[in-house]
Amino acid sequence: MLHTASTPHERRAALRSALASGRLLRFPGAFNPLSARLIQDLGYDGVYISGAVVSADLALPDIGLTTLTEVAGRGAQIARVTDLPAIIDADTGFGEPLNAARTVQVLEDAGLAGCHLEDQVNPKRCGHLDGKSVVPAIDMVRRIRAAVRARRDPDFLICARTDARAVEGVPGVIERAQAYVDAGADMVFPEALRDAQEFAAVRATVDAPLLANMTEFGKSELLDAETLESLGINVVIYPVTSLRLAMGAAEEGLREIRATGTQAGVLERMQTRSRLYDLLDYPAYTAFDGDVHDFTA
Ligand SMILES: C[C@](O)(C(=O)O)[C@H](CC(=O)O)C(=O)O
Ligand SMILES: [Mg+2]
Repeated sequence: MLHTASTPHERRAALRSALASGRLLRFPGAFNPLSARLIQDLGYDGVYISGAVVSADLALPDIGLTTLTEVAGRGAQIARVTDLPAIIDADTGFGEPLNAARTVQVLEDAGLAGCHLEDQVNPKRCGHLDGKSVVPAIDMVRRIRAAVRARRDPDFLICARTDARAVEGVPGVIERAQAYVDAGADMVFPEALRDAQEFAAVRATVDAPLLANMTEFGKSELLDAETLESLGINVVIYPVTSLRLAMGAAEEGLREIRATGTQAGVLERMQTRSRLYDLLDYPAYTAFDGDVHDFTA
């Protein structure tokens, strides 16, 4: 009720040991705190907080318009309602290496388990858009070093994302990934690889946990969990999936209500009041004070 049972440090330590297990950890994107509760209830390993979703939620494109304050604010709202570790998208770190250092501390304070920083130029853009540019590898190495030095909890996970696939091909991804691991990154996120062969090539040469981004309608083939695990991938994110599902269902239902003048035909597809109350943990509030909150269906 009201808060998590675990501390941020405990969630970070749990993520570290889960990563060491070698099994594939599944992190769907949570588009708000309530959806994070759903992800936890369904037995996933963690929640991902997507920059694309934070932007889309504000009806903005994912082109580096959101601020650290907005991103960290959403991260804090989500991290305080789930006992799953939450990994957040910190884009380019919001500026120079010193900004990346501050970003890491703000995200630690927000209760997150880790973040990823990417090697795109500022302003960044969605990794599945065309026309991306990356900074020289040495600039990203400085970004990572600053981030690693800034963290106060050694278990806060710093993941280096490289967007080099579109610019320098797989060899560029591999070279950069190795440099970022040497700079202290705990995990590597090779963005927008095309297929399983490309993931295998990166896996064979990079000595760190790997994150795969299975975002829909993008440049990567959608590989299933079994395939990703057999490739030796450690974390898979489904960053925008729950938002796409929710928005798809909302649009369909709202169209039908607009056309028919009633919700009668869409009730079956809705989350019920009791399922919502269950996720919100109404029973715990009722137990705390039955006079204030009670509900019988
Ligand atoms: C992972 C990502 O950075 C995100 O913000 O969720 C996006 C996802 C997407 O746009 O589908 C990305 O750049 O891949
Ligand atoms: Mg992003």
